[in-house]
Amino acid sequence: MTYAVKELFKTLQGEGAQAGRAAVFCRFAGCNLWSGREEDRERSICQFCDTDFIGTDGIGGGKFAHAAMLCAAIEKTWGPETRGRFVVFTGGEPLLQLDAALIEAVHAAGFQIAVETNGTIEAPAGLDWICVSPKAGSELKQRYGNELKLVYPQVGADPDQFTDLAFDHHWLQPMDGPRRQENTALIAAYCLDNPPWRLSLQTHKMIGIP
Ligand SMILES: C[S@@+](CC[C@H](N)C(=O)[O-])C[C@H]1O[C@@H](n2cnc3c(N)ncnc32)[C@H](O)[C@@H]1O
Ligand SMILES: Nc1nc2[nH]cc(C(=O)O)c2c(=O)[nH]1
Ligand code: SF4
Ligand SMILES: [Mg+2]
Repeated sequence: MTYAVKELFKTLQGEGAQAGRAAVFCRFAGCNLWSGREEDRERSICQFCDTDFIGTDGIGGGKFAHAAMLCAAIEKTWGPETRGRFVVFTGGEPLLQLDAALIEAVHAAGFQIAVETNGTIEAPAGLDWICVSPKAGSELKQRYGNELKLVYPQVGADPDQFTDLAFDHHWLQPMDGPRRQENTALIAAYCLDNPPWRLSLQTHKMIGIP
């Protein structure tokens, strides 16, 4: 299996319950809910994406012909430190590419494995942390995990629809864009009245790291 990776970099996880933790981010190219092209955004299922996931031309990106090769690049990006090894597979949609061979290889290298997924594809076995971020207009197939992180507001994806799903954490994350500040205030009000839900801020954007 050849993996197409947009970018590979080390930073702090900015969002959700693992926020503040050092991680290698492996951003796979491609998504099933948007082509990634601006001219397609308005007619795509997911219209608010904040990420460039087209191609393999980002920092540390490329095509990796085997799991062992991508794993070696992840290890190199992390560095020699053996404590707290953590890799976040994201994208684009990581579950289009993440497979058992890659999971086995990075586990053998001592990493805990997290995914950031839109939930339209069932997660493979063996992941250590599953973050699902449902998108209005798509079918949610991955209905359990460690955290559910709903970008808010979305017409057609009310928090109510997800409150009872089997996740340890339920987050509302302000939709970034021209209305980010209003969206944040809406979430603050919502969480005050709906205690299962908590506010997730994109802290990496606040401090200017990737
Ligand atoms: C770029 S996505 C990639 C992973 C996967 N495709 C997904 O949607 O979960 C990573 C995270 O960023 C969130 N996100 C994307 N665009 C956003 C925006 N404009 N504002 C806030 N969060 C956003 C997604 O919901 C997801 O939780
Ligand atoms: N620092 C940082 N944290 C993140 N958490 C989820 C991200 C993503 O794009 O999947 C992300 C990201 O792009 N950067
Ligand atoms: S599903 Fe995720 S990667 Fe795909 S367009 Fe939406 S936010 Fe971006
Ligand atoms: Mg991001």
